[in-house]
Amino acid sequence: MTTIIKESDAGVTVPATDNIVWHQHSVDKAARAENKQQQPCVLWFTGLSGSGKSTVAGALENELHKAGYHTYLLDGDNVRFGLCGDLGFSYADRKENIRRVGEVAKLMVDAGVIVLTAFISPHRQERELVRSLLGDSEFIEIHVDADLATCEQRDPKGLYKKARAGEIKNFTGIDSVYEAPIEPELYLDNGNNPVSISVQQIVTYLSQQGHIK
Ligand SMILES: Nc1ncnc2c1ncn2[C@@H]1O[C@H](COP(=O)(O)OS(=O)(=O)O)[C@@H](OP(=O)(O)O)[C@H]1O
Ligand SMILES: Nc1ncnc2c1ncn2[C@@H]1O[C@H](COP(=O)(O)OP(=O)(O)O)[C@@H](O)[C@H]1O
Repeated sequence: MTTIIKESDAGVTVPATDNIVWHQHSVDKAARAENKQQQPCVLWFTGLSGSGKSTVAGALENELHKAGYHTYLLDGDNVRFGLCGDLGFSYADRKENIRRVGEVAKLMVDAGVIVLTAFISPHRQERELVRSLLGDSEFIEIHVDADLATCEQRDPKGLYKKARAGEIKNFTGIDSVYEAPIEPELYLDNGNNPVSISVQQIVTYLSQQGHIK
């Protein structure tokens, strides 16, 4: 368990988990999932900027939503306006970004939701940390793959151009590392395939694994 040091009321520094006992409520994850007729999980989209994480996650969410499933999409850009608005792109900040999102996703899974997350999440260690927060088969890592040249050509926000010009530092794929998943639950060749194929691949997996009917 993560030990976070905080100031106690008496001004003494203690681990945040001291003197706190988990309360088991009677309405639990299984009961909530049963109501929703779905098996909650986190669909963790990871890939370079411009690989298509938001596009594929958004199109998938549309499909699931239309079919009546309860979903929520946590998107990197959006989360950085609020929950993670204090964080930048250093290693420590990206790590904290993913940790917070992982904890939020875990709460949403507990609420019975099918969660989609679209974060570059460039480090294996942080993705594995999120996996470890969740139960068996609740964390579905999806590598949205498109090579750097394709992402750079797409460049919908003009960020690669700025990174190449040295106006943005620590840009993933340029002067900051991206560690591709080794054994993701799903691999999407989203540099060559249309979005519809990527979405279909995920829908097929979700129904094979019993997350949706
Ligand atoms: N230095 C640097 N490196 C990478 N990306 C950058 C950077 N600065 C800004 N952006 C924009 O921020 C989006 C990535 O945020 P994430 O929260 O997904 O990043 S991370 O997971 O914490 O690495 C990313 O969005 P996507 O293009 O949707 O991936 C960029 O638009
Ligand atoms: N399979 C695809 N084929 C062609 N273009 C795509 C595909 N997937 C995404 N795109 C386009 O690539 C660009 C980047 O997609 P986006 O979803 O914003 O990527 P990310 O969230 O990974 O940064 C967008 O302009 C989007 O329309």
